[in-house]
Amino acid sequence: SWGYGADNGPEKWVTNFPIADGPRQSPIDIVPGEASFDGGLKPLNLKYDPSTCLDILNNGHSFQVTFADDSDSSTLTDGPISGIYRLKQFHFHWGASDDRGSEHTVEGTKYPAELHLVHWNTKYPSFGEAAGQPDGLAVVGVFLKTGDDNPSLQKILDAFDAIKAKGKQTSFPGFDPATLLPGCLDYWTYLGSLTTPPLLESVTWIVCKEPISVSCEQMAKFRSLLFSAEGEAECCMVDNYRPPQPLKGRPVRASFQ
Ligand SMILES: O=C(Nc1cc(S(=O)(=O)[N+](=O)[O-])cc([N+](=O)[O-])c1O)Nc1c(F)c(F)c(F)c(F)c1F
Ligand SMILES: [Zn+2]
Repeated sequence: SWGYGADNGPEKWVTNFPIADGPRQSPIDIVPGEASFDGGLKPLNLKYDPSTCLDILNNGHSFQVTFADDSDSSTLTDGPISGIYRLKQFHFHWGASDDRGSEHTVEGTKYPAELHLVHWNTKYPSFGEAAGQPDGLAVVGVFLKTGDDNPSLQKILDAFDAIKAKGKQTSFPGFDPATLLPGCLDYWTYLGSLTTPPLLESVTWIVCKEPISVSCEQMAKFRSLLFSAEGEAECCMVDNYRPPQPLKGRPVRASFQ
């Protein structure tokens, strides 16, 4: 199935997922000078309840931390969206070295990693339903920049020994994803898609301007995970990012001047 290798990577996805060449694909290269400030954009309102944090899973293309989404305990409201979106999971994309790894880029600048907090619109009955709707999902993207050690990230990395191989999962209670957010929540926003198959064009992207820090040693820990399952030839989980896609005339708005 799909992956990030030469034979099954982003250049090949269009074969099984023709929407890969669609009109609102993600990620994109963000050019701040071409983004238009929109004074009507509200500040992001992220309210997360750590008690909704359930487990951490190696899903074979990243690792994800999954949340109970049967109530409005962990939500995204305001910002560019209307209504209430519930947090479903967060995951990361990263590179084999610090010079690449993010999916969105800023005037061509690649960061070593990018965090995605995936939320779904509660006007639909479930995540799966929402994922098929043009206003179904809202993903908050946060860049990671090498620098100081990140204590909040370290809690996640300390769980990695239990999820090294594809399909491994372990309980991960009480984590507060708000501790992964930058101090300033200025953002760019545009209409796009999932960046992994099924590449559904259902995402309102909200990309924070300010990165969070990660140390080089912590980046090395990301690269200790495996794409492969136990018993298979070991394949390091690195470069699990899709490159920027054509903007095709879409507006990119900024919440800041
Ligand atoms: O749940 C999904 N989560 C997800 C999204 C992205 S993403 O990079 O595309 N993203 O949106 O941030 C990356 C990862 N990841 O772990 O790397 C993910 O696990 N994707 C997804 C799916 F798998 C389906 F089979 C499906 F039917 C559907 F509607 C979906 F939306
Ligand atoms: Zn993602």
